[in-house]
Amino acid sequence: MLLGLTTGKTAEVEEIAPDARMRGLRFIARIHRMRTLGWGLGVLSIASVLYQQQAPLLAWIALLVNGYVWPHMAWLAARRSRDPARAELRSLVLDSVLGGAWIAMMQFNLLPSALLAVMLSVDKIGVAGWRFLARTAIAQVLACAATSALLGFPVQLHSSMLNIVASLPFLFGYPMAISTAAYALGRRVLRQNRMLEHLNRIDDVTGLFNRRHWEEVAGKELARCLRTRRPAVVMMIDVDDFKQINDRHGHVVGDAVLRCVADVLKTSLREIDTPARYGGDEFCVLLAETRMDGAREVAERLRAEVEAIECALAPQVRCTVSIGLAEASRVLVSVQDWVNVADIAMYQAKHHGRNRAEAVSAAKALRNSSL
Ligand SMILES: Nc1nc2c(ncn2[C@@H]2O[C@H](COP(=O)(O)OP(=O)(O)OP(=O)(O)O)[C@@H](O)[C@H]2O)c(=O)[nH]1
Repeated sequence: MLLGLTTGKTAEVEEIAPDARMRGLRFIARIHRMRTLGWGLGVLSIASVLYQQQAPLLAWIALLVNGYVWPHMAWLAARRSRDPARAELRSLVLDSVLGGAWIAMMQFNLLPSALLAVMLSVDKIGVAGWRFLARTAIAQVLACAATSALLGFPVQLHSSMLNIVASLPFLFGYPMAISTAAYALGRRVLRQNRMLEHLNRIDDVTGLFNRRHWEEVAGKELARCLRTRRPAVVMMIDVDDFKQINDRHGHVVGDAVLRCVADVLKTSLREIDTPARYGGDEFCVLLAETRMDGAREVAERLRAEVEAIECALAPQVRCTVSIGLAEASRVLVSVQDWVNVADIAMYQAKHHGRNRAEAVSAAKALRNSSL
């Protein structure tokens, strides 16, 4: 009697997170808690029937072992197994076998039997879906039929007031526990989805936003600028001769240099500006509420700070950047246009000797090219 509800999204999250065995055990620990609770409460219900039947001592011992020892044995078996998930599935099948046997032992006493059957089914669906339920149902029915045959097929469907009262803790306690577990799991999935969404927007080398997220932000900003006539500037920043840094010092140092440039962007810009890694050795920055004069000052400051970088991993490496600037303008139709104009300015800076910033007006760039 247990619940280990899972969903497709959780499974996905579990897939990508590290240390699968630990996570598997944590999941099985939740199942263990529910099994302990389910059998613990279910014992009362079954005991009320055994009491009425004046069952032999052996049946009482079997019930106590099943109710209070078996859940811990199943947990131990999962923890000691090399494949805890497989061990847990075996325990779930055994749960069904035991449940089937108890239903026959209770001579199909309606309320306790129905409770046991429903709860065991809920567990299976929650843990591994309908197909698994179908497989375990066969084991449950076979165990039930075999036990009933051993006892001579006795049937006593009537549930007394004692059976009803003894079933109440199970009837209320177990669904409450299921709801609590489902709620906690739902919240966890929500948290993990938010985290995934955040990670999807981050470049893993530099920790800056990635191009996809930046283009979304820049698209909204361009629309806002065109609507309100507020100023904004896009800055494209390319590391000069970065290929040589890679070739001379290796990609690990190359990555470290990219991180150093990213750190300059993270620390030197205002909160309302959005820096990102555009791709390769190219960065982009959206300078909100900024005119070209202000953007030139920011670009010059960034250029000087990058030139002064002393990368801890490779203090001897020096790097510079070429920066292109483009102000938002009515002639720009899309973010791609805006980036293209800033790119033209950046290549102009490269052409004029690198380690400098240049600006190009969108109207002029569009006139001179086929953007
Ligand atoms: N270390 C590292 N290198 C990268 C990464 N992404 C792209 N590169 C390398 O960055 C280099 C970019 O070189 P280019 O932009 O073509 O040329 P450049 O040497 O920077 O020369 P200019 O741009 O003309 O100054 C290429 O060698 C890419 O392989 C990365 O994530 N890490």
